[in-house]
Amino acid sequence: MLAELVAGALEDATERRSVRSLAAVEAAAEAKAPALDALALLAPADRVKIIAEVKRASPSRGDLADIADPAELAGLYAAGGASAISVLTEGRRFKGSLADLEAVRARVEVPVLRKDFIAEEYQVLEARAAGADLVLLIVAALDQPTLVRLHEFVLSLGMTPLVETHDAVEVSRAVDLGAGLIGVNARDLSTFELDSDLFGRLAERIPTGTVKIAESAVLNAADVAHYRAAGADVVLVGEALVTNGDPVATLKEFLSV
Ligand SMILES: O=C(O)c1ccccc1NCC(=O)[C@H](O)[C@H](O)COP(=O)(O)O
Repeated sequence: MLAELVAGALEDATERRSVRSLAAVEAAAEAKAPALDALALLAPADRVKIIAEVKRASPSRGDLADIADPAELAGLYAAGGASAISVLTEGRRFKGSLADLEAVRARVEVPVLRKDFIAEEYQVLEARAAGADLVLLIVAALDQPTLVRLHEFVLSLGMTPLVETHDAVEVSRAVDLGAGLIGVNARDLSTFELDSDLFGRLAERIPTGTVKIAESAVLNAADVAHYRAAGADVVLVGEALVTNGDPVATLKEFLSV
């Protein structure tokens, strides 16, 4: 499944590149206001922080929410206290787009993450041109030389890479990069199985000073508390926020743990 998602994302990027050249997207990225310092804004604090995700659908859950106005939803997330907004821009299975990200960027003042299956520089440039401050790099989707190259490239554009892992070997690959933000996704991206204890088992392998992010499998405040007790600085939440009906109240509850 992960290989299929990456291949699809690359095919779609190639299609977009035939309309908007690498040079054009480079120029658009250069013309953007500098990226926000997401590393500083997500730094460990005496309370948990939340990255709130704009998520219409997913391979594991199908359609989740009919989000007609992603910017409005992101505005509610920011009002509810989210420290950053994640926008799923993959179109085939998540029903997202770069236009969603651009709309969100125009509405909120907190950092915005491009959450997609990034495997080449063009996609990183697109993220910056759309106003993203953070870009997701999934360790399982990239060999180490490509991961190192893309990590450097994201940094060279002034953005922050969020390096996502799912096992001990991937965490050590992320640590070798010197990643400032390391995520542990409870969801196996190939089987969709969820393991909310995985973060706790891997957190001690992430060096002190690195921002530790627990991703997926948060349905209620107890799940946030579980991740916080296991050492999460930040929790990334999608489904619960788009299905609970009142994202502001849900975020306030999640942030009160
Ligand atoms: O969500 C999926 O089904 C999925 C499947 C394959 C690759 C990625 C997938 N999701 C991306 C994410 O990592 C989540 O959207 C994110 O961590 C939020 O998860 P949740 O709070 O469980 O919706």
